[in-house]
Amino acid sequence: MTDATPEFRDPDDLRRRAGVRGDPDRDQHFLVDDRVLDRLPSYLPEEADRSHVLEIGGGTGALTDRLLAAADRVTVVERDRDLAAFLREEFADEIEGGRLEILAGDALEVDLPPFTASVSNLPYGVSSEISFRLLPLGRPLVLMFQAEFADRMVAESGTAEYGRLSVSARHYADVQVVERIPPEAFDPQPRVESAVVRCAPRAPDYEVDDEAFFLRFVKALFTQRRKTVRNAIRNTAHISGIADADAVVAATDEDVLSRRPGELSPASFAALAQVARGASDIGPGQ
Ligand SMILES: C[S@@+](CC[C@H](N)C(=O)[O-])C[C@H]1O[C@@H](n2cnc3c(N)ncnc32)[C@H](O)[C@@H]1O
Repeated sequence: MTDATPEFRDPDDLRRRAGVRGDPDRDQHFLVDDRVLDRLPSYLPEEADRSHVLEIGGGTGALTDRLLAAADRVTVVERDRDLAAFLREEFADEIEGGRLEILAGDALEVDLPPFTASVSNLPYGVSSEISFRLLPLGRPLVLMFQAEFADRMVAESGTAEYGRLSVSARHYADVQVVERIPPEAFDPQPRVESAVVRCAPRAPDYEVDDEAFFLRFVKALFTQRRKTVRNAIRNTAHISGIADADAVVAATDEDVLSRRPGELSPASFAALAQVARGASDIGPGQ
C-alpha cells in the first residue's frame, strides 16, 4: 500500500492525457500543486480508518493517485462521464486489482458505498449539499471549499460568519480549517481563495430528541438574524412548525430571548429547540 517515496502521476500529464482543460461552469478546477495534493490525505485524523476512502469529484485523478497510496481502497464519484471514462482507463490496474472503483454519477444522487473516510476537492457549486450528505454519516472528512464557505462552517457564535452552516456542521463534527489554498494551486483558477476543512465526527455536547426539527429550527431562526430571539421565534413559527410560539417564548429565559440568533451557542440552540419541539404541531419523526 504505502511506499517510502511514492512516485505520483504528474497533474499536468494527467490533464493532457485526459484531453480536458477543466470547465469552471461545471465546477472543474483541477489541483495542480503537488505539495497541496501530497498534504491533503495527511489531514485525516491520525486514528481515521483508511480502509475505504471516498473521493467526491475525481477530475483527472491527481488526488485519486495520492489517496490510493494512503488507503486500502478508494471509491471515486465523478459526474462528468468523459472524466469518469478517463479515470477508468488511467487507473485500469488499480480497478482490476480491486483497490479502486469509479462511480459515474452525481454525488447528490448516487448510492454511496460504506466508506470509512473521505478526502475530496469538492465541486463548489454543491459543497453544502454534499457536505450535509456526508456529515450525518459520521466519518472523518477532509474537504476543500471556497474559503468564505469554510470560514462560515467553522465560525464561533458572536462572529459575523456564524450562522446556520456553523451550527449544523458542528452538530456532527469538530470542524477546523487546516489550510488556506490560493487560486494558483488550481487550473483553471477559481476566482476566490479556497480552504481545507477537517471534520472529526463526534456526538454533540447536548441532547436533541428530534434532529430534523433542531436543524429546521436553527435554519428558521437564522432567517431573522437581525431580530431578537423572541421575535425570530414568533416570526418563523411557520418555517419551524411551532403551533404556539408564545408558549415557547413564555418558557424561555429573558437572557436568551433578548439576544440575536448569532449570539446563541449550538448548545443554547439545542436547549431552545427542545422547548420549541414540545410546542410544535409536527408529530415525532416527521
Ligand atoms: C474541484 S474539481 C476536483 C477534481 C480533482 N479531484 C482535483 O482535485 O483536481 C471537482 C470535480 O467534481 C466533478 N463534479 C462536479 N459536480 C459534481 C457532482 N454533482 N457529483 C460528482 N462530481 C461532480 C467535476 O466534474 C470535477 O471533476
